[in-house]
Amino acid sequence: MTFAGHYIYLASRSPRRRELLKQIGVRHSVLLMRETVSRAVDIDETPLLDESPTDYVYRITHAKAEAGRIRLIQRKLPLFPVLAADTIVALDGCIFGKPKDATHAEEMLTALSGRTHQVLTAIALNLQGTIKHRLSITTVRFREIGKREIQACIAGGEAFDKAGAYAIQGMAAAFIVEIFGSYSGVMGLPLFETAQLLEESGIKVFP
Ligand SMILES: Cc1cn([C@H]2C[C@H](O)[C@@H](COP(=O)(O)OP(=O)(O)OP(=O)(O)O)O2)c(=O)[nH]c1=O
Repeated sequence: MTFAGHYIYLASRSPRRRELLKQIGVRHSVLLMRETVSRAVDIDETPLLDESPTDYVYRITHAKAEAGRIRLIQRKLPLFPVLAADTIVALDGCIFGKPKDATHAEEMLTALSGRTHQVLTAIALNLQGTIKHRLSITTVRFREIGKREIQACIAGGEAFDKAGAYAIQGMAAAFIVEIFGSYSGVMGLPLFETAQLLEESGIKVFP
């Protein structure tokens, strides 16, 4: 394991997370999680009854990091550290994940219109079975969004595969009056917290 300390796996199929991790120069390989080999690593992303957004995002991220290491063992891959993340939008204590379809996306964007919400991204690093976490919470204020604007976002495709049915890096940027927190966290991988967690764990950032 000559690369130990300098190399990690990113347990994610999100292209944004890959790009963001590349941005801070972390040497990594992508560990694909969803074309499941074993049901043992399937993750049920349904919130538990009365689960808070914070508890939820920690739980899912932890499960992804755990599943990542199981996947390495199953595939007999080198046991480098595994980084995972999960992003949700929280409005009035409700959890908004990815929309199921266009109607669901429309409901989410209508609820977010003219309101302030939080975007929570948790990250987890699995180091030889020990999992460390960080949480990034960003406050985002939207202006009122018209029906036609919502339709345009949905028709453009950017609402799908995104928590809260919007992309800060897309058209929805035009709805954002202000954000307080982490832009990269809203996109799916908070780089300040990620760099801190990796460096603290002896993994090089900016090699
Ligand atoms: C709010 C917001 C979310 N997102 C994305 C980040 C996440 O990829 C996605 C939320 O889904 P997640 O379940 O966090 O992640 P994922 O399924 O895309 O990827 P993974 O394989 O790592 O589990 O929403 C944006 O890209 N821009 C935004 O503005």
